[in-house]
This record gives sequence, structure tokens and C-alpha cells, in this order.
Amino acid sequence: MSITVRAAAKINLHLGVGAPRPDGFHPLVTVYQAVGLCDDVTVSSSPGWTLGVTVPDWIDADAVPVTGDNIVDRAAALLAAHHGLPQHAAISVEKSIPVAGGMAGGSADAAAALVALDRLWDAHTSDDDLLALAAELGSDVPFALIGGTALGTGRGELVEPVPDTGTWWWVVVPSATGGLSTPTVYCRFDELRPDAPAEPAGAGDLLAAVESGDPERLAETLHNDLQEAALDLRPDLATLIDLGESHGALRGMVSGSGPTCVFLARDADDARRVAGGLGAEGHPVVLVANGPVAGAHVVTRA
Ligand SMILES: C[C@](O)(CO)[C@H](O)COP(=O)(O)OP(=O)(O)OC[C@H]1O[C@@H](n2ccc(N)nc2=O)[C@H](O)[C@@H]1O
Ligand SMILES: Nc1ncnc2c1ncn2[C@@H]1O[C@H](COP(=O)(O)OP(=O)(O)OP(=O)(O)O)[C@@H](O)[C@H]1O
Repeated sequence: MSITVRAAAKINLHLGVGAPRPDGFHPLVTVYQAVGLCDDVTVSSSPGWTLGVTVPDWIDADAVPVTGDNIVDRAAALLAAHHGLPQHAAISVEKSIPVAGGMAGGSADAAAALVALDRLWDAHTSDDDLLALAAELGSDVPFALIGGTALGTGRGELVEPVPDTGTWWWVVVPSATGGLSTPTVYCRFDELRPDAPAEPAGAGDLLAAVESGDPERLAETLHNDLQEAALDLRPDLATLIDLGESHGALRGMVSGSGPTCVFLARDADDARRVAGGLGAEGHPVVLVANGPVAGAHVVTRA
């Protein structure tokens, strides 16, 4: 048997970050949106354990570990231990989400692997247990399971869907010069914001904008507390954001911890125009994606 599960990249429409907790994690109030830029994880029956990764030419294959350190290995080990099962399958991960890009690509793969292996092993894991296992794997992984548009609290792992009947158009520009480490960006946030409040900035205005369906209103309320830290580490991103806005984007920002930058467009045509403009300026990879899209879900079963 072979099962393919697809999981999407995320954008943080709102990312409010508070002062670090005693456990080192930062309290968040975030609004996630899953966008149509997806990784596919395929699992097949096998007596042993193998993992392969394929990438498009614009992703550096060496940036994705394949020898035991992949988050997919950790997801499989955790699910197997939860059920007292042996960890056996042949897995292939087809990546399209930027690596170390602030779009939660590894988290998407972990969520997809949990869903795929649950089906392959006939494990019937409850939704609550899947969410708990996801939270052990990483703060962004529970959202990758549910997708759509959702409020994230705690360290980001407590997720709750929010009403969103809009179709939002995004231009996505992965960095051509490598990724950023999430812990490094949080550390720089701590250095730049020693006075960060215990309670992160709330998302009321952003949630009202999402509900309105109005892209101009959403553009005004997009908010990322990690942007200052990401721009401090990668000053070139500020130039990119200005360029995207000069080509007609309603608003550009750093995605999560970066360095991918995302640009909100008025509609699909505008998104294509902004993408064309950035491509003509010499950015080698410029993608268009819309959201919200579904969380990790089975696409083929044979
Ligand atoms: C930047 C975001 O993508 C926004 O959604 C997430 O907060 C990052 O989520 P993630 O990559 O799933 O993060 P995890 O794997 O849970 O944690 C990686 C590291 O990021 C930092 N981290 C992460 C989440 C959080 N709320 N506070 C943190 O300080 C910690 O240094 C942690 O050791
Ligand atoms: N399946 C995977 N895909 C990508 N990176 C992985 C994977 N498994 C492990 N990694 C490691 O995890 C690191 C972070 O990768 P990822 O693409 O998830 O970053 P990110 O999108 O910035 O994460 P986030 O937005 O959740 O902070 C990579 O640098 C890589 O070493």
C-alpha cells in the first residue's frame, strides 16, 4: 500500500511575541494561514525504514537532512512509540516549501508524516492525540494538521480555527541566499526587545480584517514582531519588501522568522503582476499562492 499526504506552508498574518517564558519559549498570539505551496509525503509498506527527499532545482538539497535528523524520522518514532508499534515504512518527501524559510516546511512534513503513517499502520490515532504528538514535534506542527486560518496561542501550539471566507492572494519570494535559523531570530528579538511585554500583542484588528474579506484592510493590519529581528540579520530583505510594494503589492512582510518575504495582492491578476515585476527585477524564484487551504490531507491511496 502507498499513501500520499499533502501539507501546506504557513504565513503568520499576525505574529505577536512576548518576553521569553521560564522554559525559553516565547508566548505567542499568532494568526496562521495555510497557503497553496505544499510538500507531499508518500509512505509505502516496507519491512525496514527508509527516507528519501526530492527538491526542485531552487531548493538546496543539502539543506534537508536525510540521515536520521529529518523531522519526519522524529514524527515516525513518536507515533510508533505512542502505539507500541515498530517504525517501518519507505517514505519519500517531495519538497516545494522553502527550507529554513519561515514557512514551516519541516512542520508541514511532520504533520503529513503523522497522518500518512497513521493510515499506513492502521493506528486510528484520535485527533486530540495527533494534535498532542504534533505539539511535541514543534510549535508550528499542530497548525499544519488543521490548516485554514487559525489563532495560535501558548508557544503557537494551541490552535483554534477562525472564520475566513476570503480568498487571499500572496506573492512568495524565497531567499536566494540561504535560510535563517528560527532560534537565532528569536535570540535577536530578545536582544532588540529587552522590554517585550509578558503578554504578546493581540490580534483583534487582524481578525476583524480577515472576517471583512477586504484585502486593503488586511494589508493595514498584517503584523510580525519578528520582522525587525529578521531584517537586522538580513538587511537585504527590507529592499525586497520596498521593491514588492513599489510593484503594486498592498503590503510586503517577512514570513514568520524569515527570510522568505510574502506580499499581499488585491486579487489573482494583481498577484501575477507583482510576481512578474519582481521576476523582471532579477529575483530568480517568485511564486504565487492563495490561502486559506486545507491542513494535512490524503491525496492518493493505492
Ligand atoms: C516563528 C514561528 O514559525 C511562528 O509561527 C514559530 O514560532 C516557530 O515554530 P517552530 O519552528 O515549530 O519552533 P520549535 O521547533 O517549536 O522551536 C524551535 C526554537 O524556536 C524558538 N521558539 C519557538 C517557538 C516559540 N514560541 N518560541 C521560541 O522561542 C526556541 O528557540 C525553540 O528552541
Ligand atoms: N523535512 C524537513 N524539511 C526541511 N527542513 C528540515 C526537515 N527536517 C529537518 N529539517 C531541518 O529543520 C530546519 C528548519 O527547517 P524548516 O524548513 O522547517 O524551517 P522554517 O520553515 O523556518 O520553520 P518555521 O517556520 O516553523 O520556524 C532546516 O534547516 C533543516 O535542517
